Amino acid sequence: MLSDAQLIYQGAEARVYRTPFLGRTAVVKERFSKAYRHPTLDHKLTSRRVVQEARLLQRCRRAGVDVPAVYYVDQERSTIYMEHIDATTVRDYLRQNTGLAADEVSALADIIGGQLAKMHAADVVHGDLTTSNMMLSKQEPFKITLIDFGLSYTSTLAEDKAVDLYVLERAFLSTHPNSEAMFQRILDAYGTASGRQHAKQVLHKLDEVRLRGRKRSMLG
Ligand SMILES: Nc1ncnc2c1ncn2[C@@H]1O[C@H](COP(=O)(O)OP(=O)(O)OP(=O)(O)O)[C@@H](O)[C@H]1O
Repeated sequence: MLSDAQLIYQGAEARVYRTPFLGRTAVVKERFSKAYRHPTLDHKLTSRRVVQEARLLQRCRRAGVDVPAVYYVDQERSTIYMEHIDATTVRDYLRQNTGLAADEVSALADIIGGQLAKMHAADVVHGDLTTSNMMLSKQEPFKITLIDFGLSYTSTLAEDKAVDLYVLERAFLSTHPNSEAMFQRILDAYGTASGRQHAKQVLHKLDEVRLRGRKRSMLG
């Protein structure tokens, strides 16, 4: 790793550094090997995933979704260099500001719903939607940047997009108590921002996915 890189995150599958890069601050996300896999196979799978993540970031960006710009992909080292987003996570922001004014909550929900609608309209399914994977820049107006496309894929299916929203719903309600109204506002914004038949189908599917989830938890 570059000598003046600063480790900001160490996960089970990736390390994230902050580093100067061509006169800017960049984030370097490096995927590392899994010890149990054959080294050659592992390198192939890891570098394929890195390329996939970078492609999906670019696809989102082209569709007008706020995501970090990709600067450089080093396939050999399974590393992506991307724009550093200088912001707090939506998770921390909501946890630290429990008494937010209703209009601020609505504004945030509208932006989140709008971003998710754009992402799904581009047929990108995030795969790990949580409030930790949304960065909030508290400049006026608010800006939400979606990060961590490591589990993302493309799909045209309303079902896949509905599951994406369901994952967020579960994460949202368990991380942020009494956030039902905010989550509903996110869905409303998603529906209006998409403004397409497809968004209606996704929201309809979401009801089915919820029902399945409830049945599953009843059965234990
Ligand atoms: N572009 C960025 N700008 C600022 N911070 C970032 C950026 N990308 C990642 N981070 C920080 O690094 C952390 C981990 O990044 P990320 O979520 O992409 O990794 P991960 O969860 O290990 O990924 P994966 O789920 O793909 O294995 C984030 O929670 C965030 O704090």
